[in-house]
Amino acid sequence: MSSRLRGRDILHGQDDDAQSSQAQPGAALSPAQQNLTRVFEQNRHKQQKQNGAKAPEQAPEASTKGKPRLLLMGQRRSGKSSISSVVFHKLPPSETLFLESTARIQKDSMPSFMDFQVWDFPGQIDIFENPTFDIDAMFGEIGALIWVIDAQDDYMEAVARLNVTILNLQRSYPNIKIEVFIHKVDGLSDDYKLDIQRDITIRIQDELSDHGFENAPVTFHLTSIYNHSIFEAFSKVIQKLIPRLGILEAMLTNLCRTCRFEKAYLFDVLSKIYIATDSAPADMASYEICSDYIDVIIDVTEVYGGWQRSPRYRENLEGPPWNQKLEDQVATNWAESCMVLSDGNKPIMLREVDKYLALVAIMKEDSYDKMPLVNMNVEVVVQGLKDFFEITKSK
Ligand SMILES: Nc1nc2c(ncn2[C@@H]2O[C@H](COP(=O)(O)OP(=O)(O)OP(=O)(O)O)[C@@H](O)[C@H]2O)c(=O)[nH]1
Repeated sequence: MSSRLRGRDILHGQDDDAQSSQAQPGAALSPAQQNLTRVFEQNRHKQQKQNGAKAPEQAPEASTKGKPRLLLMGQRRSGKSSISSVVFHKLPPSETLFLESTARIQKDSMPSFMDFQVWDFPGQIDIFENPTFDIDAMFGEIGALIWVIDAQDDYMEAVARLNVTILNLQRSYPNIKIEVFIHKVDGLSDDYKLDIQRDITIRIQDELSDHGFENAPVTFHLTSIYNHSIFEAFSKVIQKLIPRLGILEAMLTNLCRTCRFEKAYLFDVLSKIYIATDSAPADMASYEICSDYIDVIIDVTEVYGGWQRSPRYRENLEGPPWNQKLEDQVATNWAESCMVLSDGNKPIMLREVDKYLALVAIMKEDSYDKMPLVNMNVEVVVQGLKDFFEITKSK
């Protein structure tokens, strides 16, 4: 996957890496940072203790250790490879028609804010029947199992296989999140979609409670690669893997209150999955516009992002009537990463956090007049977000 923001990465991202490798835990941390570190550590120890009995003896490979894993499973032709290609490789949905059937497990490492992996399983494989699979190595790391069901096909067999899988997992790995994507719902009426969802949910929950598992962590999503629902569903899945998500949400909620934003999202730029949002109810329309806006910025960046201004052109820009250095003429020092466009009367603002993340907010009409104040608040939150990921990273 090519990083479309790479031009900007080079401009703004290098320092982050250098800083992170030098950061000393506890050294020169603010009280808030120390507190977050302490709470995070406590939580991690607690989780380790809880998982202690179930944890596999065998240590996972060093290269994959600590990387959450998303396993895509389901029947043949249910749409697993299409989902992975559209969300993580930017394949246009219509081109998934030409994807070949997956013959072996496809493992993709996603360079992202949390470096997760996506494993795409061939539809015909039954991992519990096949003794060559090391189940411990597969499910030992934290992550989620995404089970894809084709809603346009007969789903009885898919549901039966899912039930067997959940029951097997519940016994050994009760903490693995199971996310059921009721997929290809494009073209189905709203009533029919809900009927299918209800039917599948009941079939799975009945089976689980028959076996004594009342509160298994199973969640259902209606998805399609032909609209934003697949990104929305992945956002929800990824959010469950983020430690201390509540802190991120609180930061964004506070930002919305102080800057009078209507909605703020923290996006993983490459996949356009949102990592967190403020506490106001999320609606598809606001997510769609923010996510489309990222595309606009990426396209503009591709054209102008890494563009070096010639000394003469720079002199013109900094000369009369402005008589100011270019950096001082813009709202922030990262002029190319912070732009404001007007949608109707609501400006949208994007601010790059680091090379993977961007903060996108829908502003209210009057908040545009207070741009310097808004920028100042955004700057503080961006710094807070960087600290958050610095502290919670690779622990
Ligand atoms: N209508 C519709 N078709 C979809 C959607 N997602 C995938 N498809 C189609 O479903 C077909 C099968 O998709 P694949 O991604 O190859 O399915 P798979 O689950 O990876 O199949 P195996 O590799 O055989 O296990 C393709 O023709 C896709 O275009 C969707 O959301 N809506």
